[in-house]
Amino acid sequence: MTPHEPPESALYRTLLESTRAIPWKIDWATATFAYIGPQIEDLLGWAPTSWRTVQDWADRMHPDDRDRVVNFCISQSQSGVDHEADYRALTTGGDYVWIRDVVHVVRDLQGNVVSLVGFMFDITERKQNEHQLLQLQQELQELSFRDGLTGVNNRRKFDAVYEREWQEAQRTGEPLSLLMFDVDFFKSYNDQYGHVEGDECLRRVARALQQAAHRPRDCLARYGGEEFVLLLPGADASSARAVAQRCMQEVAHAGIVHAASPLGQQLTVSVGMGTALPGTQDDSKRFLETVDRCLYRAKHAGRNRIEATA
Ligand SMILES: Nc1nc2c(ncn2[C@@H]2O[C@H](COP(=O)(O)OP(=O)(O)OP(=O)(O)O)[C@@H](O)[C@H]2O)c(=O)[nH]1
Repeated sequence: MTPHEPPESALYRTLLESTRAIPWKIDWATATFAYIGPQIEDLLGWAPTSWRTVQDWADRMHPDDRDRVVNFCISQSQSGVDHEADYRALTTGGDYVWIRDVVHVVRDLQGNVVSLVGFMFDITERKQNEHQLLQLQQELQELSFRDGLTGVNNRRKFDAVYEREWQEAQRTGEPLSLLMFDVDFFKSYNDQYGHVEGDECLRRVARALQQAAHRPRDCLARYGGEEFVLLLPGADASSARAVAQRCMQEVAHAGIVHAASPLGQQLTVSVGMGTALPGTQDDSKRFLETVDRCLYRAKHAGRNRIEATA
């Protein structure tokens, strides 16, 4: 108790200064701190006496938060509206602590703002949890678009990217090429080496195809069991053919032995290929079917080859 402090005032002070929330008061006319709880020193390291003006408060805020928070708090206070703001406050050690400031605007009988009183809460832990949750959500979303076996995009992701790129090609008038791959004689590969080796084989094929796709917008996906697709936005027929040839070379370089293949000792793939210049009336599904028919032709013409749309 300070010398002339009445007992209940001392009680309030004890209550205020023993909470984890940090109380403060700002005199509106002078924009100076009339009071800040001593707990602030434990949290941020700055002594209560060093909190003199509103500028001290703003200066000890993360630069990325400062304008947003200061402008918001000033405009809310001017309008006499109670408010809350989250921001990172600087510690004397140079770190930042997430604070939630809960502000009550005190007005006189005429409605003029007299002072601001509030509490600062340390919400660092909550923010860290939020951040972790957000990261987890992103990882989950990322996983939901990946094929579990090979790690490349899955069919769901491909469908979404394909529709988006189709519309983009319609808008820009750029070509859109599509390659479809099917592993040759894969059933006999499984029969010969077993499903575990078969799975490993699909992973190696996926890696090989991925190596042949160089541009950032190229999208490789596992389309079905032993089928892959590679979408090549912006690629015309001749660049698509070059990529298709590179894919076959990469698969050959992977050197996957397939002793039972009637085509030799190595695993091969068949490729269907198409290039579209999608007009507004054109149908994306029809183009997929056309390329799928090319793949079918490649299979029936003997496999280990590329067949393209006319
Ligand atoms: N190991 C493994 N095998 C798979 C997977 N998905 C599909 N398959 C197998 O892939 C084989 C595909 O066989 P088919 O469609 O008859 O074709 P193929 O033997 O490759 O013959 P062609 O395509 O005509 O050259 C089937 O035996 C499927 O069981 C998978 O995830 N792992």
